[in-house]
Amino acid sequence: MNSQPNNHTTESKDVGSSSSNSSGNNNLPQKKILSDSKFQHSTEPSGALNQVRHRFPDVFQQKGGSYADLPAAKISELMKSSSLDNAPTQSLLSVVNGILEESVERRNGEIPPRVACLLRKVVQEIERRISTQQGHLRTQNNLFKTREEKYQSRIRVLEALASGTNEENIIKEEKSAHDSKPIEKIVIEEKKTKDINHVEKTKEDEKKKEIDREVIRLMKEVEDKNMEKKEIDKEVKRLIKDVEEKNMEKKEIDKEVKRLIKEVEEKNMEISTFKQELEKMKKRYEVQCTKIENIERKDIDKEVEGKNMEKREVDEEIMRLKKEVEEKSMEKKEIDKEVMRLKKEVEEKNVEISTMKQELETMKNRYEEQCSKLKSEAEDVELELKQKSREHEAIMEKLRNKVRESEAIMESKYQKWNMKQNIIQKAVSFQFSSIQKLKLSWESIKQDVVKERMIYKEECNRLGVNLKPLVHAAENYQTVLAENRKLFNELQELKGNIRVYCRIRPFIPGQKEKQSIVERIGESDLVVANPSKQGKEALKTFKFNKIFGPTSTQAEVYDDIQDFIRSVLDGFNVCIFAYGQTGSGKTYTMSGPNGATNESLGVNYRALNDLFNISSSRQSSIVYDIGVQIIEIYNEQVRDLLTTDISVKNWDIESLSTKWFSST
Ligand SMILES: Nc1ncnc2c1ncn2[C@@H]1O[C@H](COP(=O)(O)OP(=O)(O)OP(=O)(O)O)[C@@H](O)[C@H]1O
Repeated sequence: MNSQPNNHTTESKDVGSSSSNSSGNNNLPQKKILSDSKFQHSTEPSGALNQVRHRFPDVFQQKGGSYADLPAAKISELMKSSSLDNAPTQSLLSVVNGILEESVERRNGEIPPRVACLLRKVVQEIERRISTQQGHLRTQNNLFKTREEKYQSRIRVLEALASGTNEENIIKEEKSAHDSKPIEKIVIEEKKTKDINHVEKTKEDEKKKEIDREVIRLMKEVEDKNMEKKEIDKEVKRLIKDVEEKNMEKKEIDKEVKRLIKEVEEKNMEISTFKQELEKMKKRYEVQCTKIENIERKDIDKEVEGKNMEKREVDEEIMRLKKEVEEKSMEKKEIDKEVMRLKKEVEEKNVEISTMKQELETMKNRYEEQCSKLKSEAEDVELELKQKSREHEAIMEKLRNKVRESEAIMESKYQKWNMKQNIIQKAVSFQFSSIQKLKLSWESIKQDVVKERMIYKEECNRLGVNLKPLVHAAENYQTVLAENRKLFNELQELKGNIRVYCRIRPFIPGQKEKQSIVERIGESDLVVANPSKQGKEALKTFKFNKIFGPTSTQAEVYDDIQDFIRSVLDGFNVCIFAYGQTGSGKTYTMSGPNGATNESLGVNYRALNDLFNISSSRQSSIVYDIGVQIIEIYNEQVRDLLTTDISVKNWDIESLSTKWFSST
């Protein structure tokens, strides 16, 4: 029993390998078709295959539906040939079904070894097909993945195309940004842009068509995939139906086994009742025997004969009954034996059924797992395909929108260009007319200019005539000026080369008001009272060129000095200095107070202003060099406040007078 299935396993492997070889060396699509045909109960089998497929039902019918009666040679021939490999799965399942039914119903669970080998072979073939199907599903899954990658690469290409259209649009927009160009250039550029736009439009149309074609192809592929998926679903449903049928059969077998057990129990009950009846008859017979012994002898003699007759009859009856009992006991033993055998068989069958149940259960589980896996994979693939198609549609929609947008932009640009062209044409015509006008006005201006030039010439001639006395006068101007200067300075000398002015400052705000010693302020004399002396000596009169009272302004003081500044520029030496005790107002008069305004500026600033003003007014005739020197005289020490040379910083009074007067 053990060696046979092993041999058959080897054979089945050979058959499996030969089938895979016959299905075309690693040619995937051919393999797929062959394996599919096995599971799909092919409706159009080809010649040899068709013959092989019909062998199973033929064998079954020839032997009146009994696999057990098949000759060993035929079974081994079946197993050796490639008929198992080429038979449809439904036939293989029906063979398994038939063998199981036969063993349960007709042979009481007994399966002949040959049929068992056939059964194992068929089951192995079914298992092999399931594993092949699993492999195919994996290959299909890989195919789906490769296709998905292909789709993704196509999507990327489409996206690149879409982004390309965007960039082109951007470039077009950039191009359209150059508006301020000469008119001719603009017209040429416009033509060029139109041509480029036309070419780009045709390119875009081609791209659009290509994308449409691509989308249609992708849709077709998706439809094909859906069809394939539907076929797989059908196959899965069919397999589920098969499994359900097998389950039903198994349930029926269980029912049959239960019925057989019930029958055996009924037989046992019958045997026990028969035993009880036999016991009762034995007891009755013993009672009769005792009765016969107790009857009187008289009656015995009389009745002996009758009784003997009866006894003989009874003996005969007993013998018969004994015989019957023996027969019954023999029968019982046989029944017992039969019951034992049946029990044993039932147990064996139960074990077999339980193993088969387990096998079926595992097969069912595996099958269900595969089914669920296939379902989930198919659902995933469907979802992915749906997702892809949605994405494709979205991308297409986007592309369409972009194309529409770019068309709208192009249209608006075209309209703008047209408007600009019109405006430019109008501007050009307007400029032409204005140029014409300008030409005319230029002609008239030209004539005017010629006229003006003539007039100007005449004027120039007239001016030349008029200028002659003026030139003569200008020639005498310098002599007149020199005479004037001389007269002015002579006047100054007459006024006095050395002039002494007196200025009386007012009381400083916040200073305690005291009695002034100035008794009287005149034009040029001043009376000062000396309270410590009496009489004539109490009042003393001082004379000056002019006296400025406490209410006098800076401008009034400078007004008397201003003429000396003009003398400086005429080449005379002038010295202005202030003299007085501390706090008498020297700095105020010469420079002005801190933060001085135009009104409160002192003599120095005003003199410098005049120097520069007069020199600039005379610059056409005289060039002046103006220098500044600031010195400090303190304790008969003279210090140059502007020089950085330490060696010449300190002078004595003598060197000061030499330097001062030599430089001036
Ligand atoms: N004419 C004036 N009107 C109003 N204020 C004056 C006038 N003269 C002098 N002062 C004020 O008197 C004060 C003393 O004047 P200033 O400093 O000019 O005296 P000074 O003779 O230069 O003194 P020092 O010899 O100490 O330098 C100052 O506050 C100055 O503003």
